[in-house]
Amino acid sequence: MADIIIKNAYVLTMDPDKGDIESGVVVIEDGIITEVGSSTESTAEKIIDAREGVVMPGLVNTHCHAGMTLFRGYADDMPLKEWLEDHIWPAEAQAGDEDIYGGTLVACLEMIRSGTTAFADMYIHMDMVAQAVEESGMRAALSYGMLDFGDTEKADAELKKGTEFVREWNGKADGRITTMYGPHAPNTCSRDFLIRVKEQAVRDNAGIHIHVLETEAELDHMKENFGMCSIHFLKDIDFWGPDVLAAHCVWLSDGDIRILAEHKVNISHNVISNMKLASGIAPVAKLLSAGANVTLGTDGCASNNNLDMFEEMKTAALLQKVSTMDPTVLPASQVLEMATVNGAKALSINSGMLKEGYNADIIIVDMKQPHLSPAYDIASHMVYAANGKDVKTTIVNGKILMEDHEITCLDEQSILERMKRISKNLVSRINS
Ligand SMILES: N[C@@H](CCSC[C@H]1O[C@@H](n2cnc3c(=O)[nH]cnc32)[C@H](O)[C@@H]1O)C(=O)O
Ligand SMILES: [Zn+2]
Repeated sequence: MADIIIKNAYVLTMDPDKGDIESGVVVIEDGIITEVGSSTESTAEKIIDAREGVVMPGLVNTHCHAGMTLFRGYADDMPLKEWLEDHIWPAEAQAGDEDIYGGTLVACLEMIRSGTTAFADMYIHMDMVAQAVEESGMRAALSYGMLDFGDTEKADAELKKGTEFVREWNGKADGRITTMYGPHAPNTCSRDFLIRVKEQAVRDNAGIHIHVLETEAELDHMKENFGMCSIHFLKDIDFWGPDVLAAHCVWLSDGDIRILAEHKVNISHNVISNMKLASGIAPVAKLLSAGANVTLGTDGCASNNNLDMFEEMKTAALLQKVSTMDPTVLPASQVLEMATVNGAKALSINSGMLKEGYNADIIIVDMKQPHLSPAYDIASHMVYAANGKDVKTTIVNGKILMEDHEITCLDEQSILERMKRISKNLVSRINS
């Protein structure tokens, strides 16, 4: 007896061996997809009739600071350096466990509602982030964000905290939580610190999540201090590999692109954050044609300002077309891969496809709506017409977290009430 059968759906499998199934079924048992096809002999505890719906893999957000929902709209319309140093960092210094716990729960609600089933996070108070993820039912690759600014005492303290977190939480929440090392960026972490982090990550068989070349200022800083850009600098210390998830990668030369592709680095393209902070336009079309694993991320809510991965997909497709003056780059099918298959690969999770043996991380999109009619090409609609509000059901690890737009895993009202209270108190502490 299976747990759930989803039937009468248009099944967007993202599996090259199976393609799309006009009217199909997906069978789920013990958190795993056991059947994908046009019919099944199985029976199940629960049947979901997904008539007029698209069933597809949940979206994977490969770069986030989930707790930054606390700072949504807190500091807009300024460049990264001012934003981070004059507003965000002083504000974060006032944030406590309860603030980050509450902010992360709001982020989980927002992601579940908009079809994200897994995300990669790099933040602070990570025990609270992990606790919120455990309660939400979501899947996440979590890292404590570390920076030392060349201060060896801070380096030791940060690496200790990062290591404790990696070892404490990896595999928790029924395997939904994995952990990574999170050195903030090449211009905020010293060379020695980055070498130590890489050694520790190899020792723990853990991935590394890092910001790279988001701004031209970082490129200038690295050239002035090391006579080379971040990509060559990190290559020099044997940093690169398929265990690395590099967010942004905006200011790249063609040689940098080749290095990233050759070392099978996972890249998280954060198009809306890059546009909002006027950081630049990442050479995504070139990275993809060089064979790099390019994925999509939202960054935090203070530089987006939401976590809607459907918006991220559409914006990524459109910006590359206009910036290259080539409407054929980043076709819908490729952008969908970035947000599912590629994202799952970057986080080393067995999701991103509706395929037997894969995690049952699945969303159902309601197609019975004017802006999704008619439905000639489903992939096109998912990228160019749909948005996060069209997701009506979200399943992670075979558990229904939202059904027909009703959140079933968390008490949404109390989470939103808590956010009102903690954000008010936080801002008054910041301003006192
Ligand atoms: N342990 C560190 C905290 C690092 S967490 C990750 C950091 O990345 C910051 N962050 C958020 N968005 C961005 C971005 O777009 N670029 C660079 N840093 C960001 C975020 O505000 C947070 O301070 C410390 O002592 O400050
Ligand atoms: Zn970031």
